[in-house]
Amino acid sequence: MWARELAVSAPGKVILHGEHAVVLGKVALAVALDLRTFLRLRPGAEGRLSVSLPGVGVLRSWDTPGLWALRGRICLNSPLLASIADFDESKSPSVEQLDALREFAGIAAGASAPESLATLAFLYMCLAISAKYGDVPSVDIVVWSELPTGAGLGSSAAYAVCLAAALLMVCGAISCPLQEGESTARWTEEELTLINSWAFRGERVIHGNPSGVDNAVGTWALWDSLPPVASRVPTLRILLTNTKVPRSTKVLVAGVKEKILKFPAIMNPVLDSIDAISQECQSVLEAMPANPSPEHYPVLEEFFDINQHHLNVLGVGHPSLDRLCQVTASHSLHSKLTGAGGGGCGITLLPPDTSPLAVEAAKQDLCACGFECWETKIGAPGVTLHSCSSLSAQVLHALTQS
Ligand SMILES: Nc1ncnc2c1ncn2[C@@H]1O[C@H](COP(=O)(O)OP(=O)(O)OP(=O)(O)O)[C@@H](O)[C@H]1O
Ligand SMILES: C[C@@](O)(CCO)CC(=O)[O-]
Ligand SMILES: [Mg+2]
Repeated sequence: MWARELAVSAPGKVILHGEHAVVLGKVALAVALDLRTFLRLRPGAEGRLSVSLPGVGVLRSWDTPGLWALRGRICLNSPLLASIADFDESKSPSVEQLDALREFAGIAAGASAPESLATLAFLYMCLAISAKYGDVPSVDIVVWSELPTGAGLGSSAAYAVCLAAALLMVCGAISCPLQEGESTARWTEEELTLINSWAFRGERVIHGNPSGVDNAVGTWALWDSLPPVASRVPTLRILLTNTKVPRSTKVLVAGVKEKILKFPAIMNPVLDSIDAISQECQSVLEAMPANPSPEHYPVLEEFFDINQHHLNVLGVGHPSLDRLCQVTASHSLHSKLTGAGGGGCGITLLPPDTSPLAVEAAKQDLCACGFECWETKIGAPGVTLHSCSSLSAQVLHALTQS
């Protein structure tokens, strides 16, 4: 039985360099964004598990005996499916497991709509975590996000990190670190490692073949291979633009893989060059003083331009992103896509000597294209547990209306 009402949040991310290449083991520069996904957890009706995902239009509720019976059937009927009980965090969700869950939830085979993937990831994590750590108690879960869904800012990972933390906590696999009277708390390093590994499995349901960079940023706030950079990155000013062109990370990652298999001699050098950009960019950021002056920026701007061309070569560009780059170039600003590309978001570097008028004019031109843009603060805490009373009125309202 779960008796408390609490909230969990996790940040989205911005990738400066290394998207797609990181799936193939190259370096990525990624940092947390001050836009978050929030999950509210509260005791539910006895014997029921409910989930509301207003961002993707999901409102579902299941009898827990039915869910545990499904878990038993999956485990007993097929040796292929036995691994859901004999659980190991490093294993992928199997095709058979996902098919059984789809059938149970009434999701058509091959359905890749946001609501189908979000429901599938929820059911998968719920059953797999409960198989390993004990039944998920009767709770109502609501997940709402400040992040645009499917726009390159790590919304899938923030969702998976919140689910992993909440489900592991209600099953007793990790502690509930928030003492009465406290507003926020974080888990221990060991618990964060467990949250991250389960979030990665959730990402696999949504993405197919994720690198793990997005869920690591959602958990720890930095991509842990690059701790020195994160302390410097907050000094960069970035304009974030959402082209609002929908796309799927899963499809784009699969497309890049296909291209590399088709033209390895042509594509592998491109990936090596992206890797070199990430590493050179890291060196430049490390060499910058705490308050960088304008002369440090031209090289960062060139890296944006070169990488944007490379990402086009990988096949993850889009006319809307070309437009974004052209519009900002007309204001002498440099941009690249961020995340999986194919639409979604782009980032524009704002050197310290950029006049507020130029930023305002660029924003107006971008909005005139139908895009949405805002200046971002890069750098935010990783997965966090909150008392509901400490949430802002806007977040609380969004979580209680659902
Ligand atoms: N707030 C949310 N509630 C429920 N599901 C969500 C939410 N946000 C994202 N998702 C799930 O994540 C999917 C989008 O993931 P996808 O990886 O394609 O985009 P992204 O994570 O926003 O971008 P990127 O991976 O490039 O950073 C949606 O289809 C949905 O299944
Ligand atoms: C495109 C990609 O590199 C970043 C998506 O945010 C995919 C991944 O790392 O899993
Ligand atoms: Mg994603």
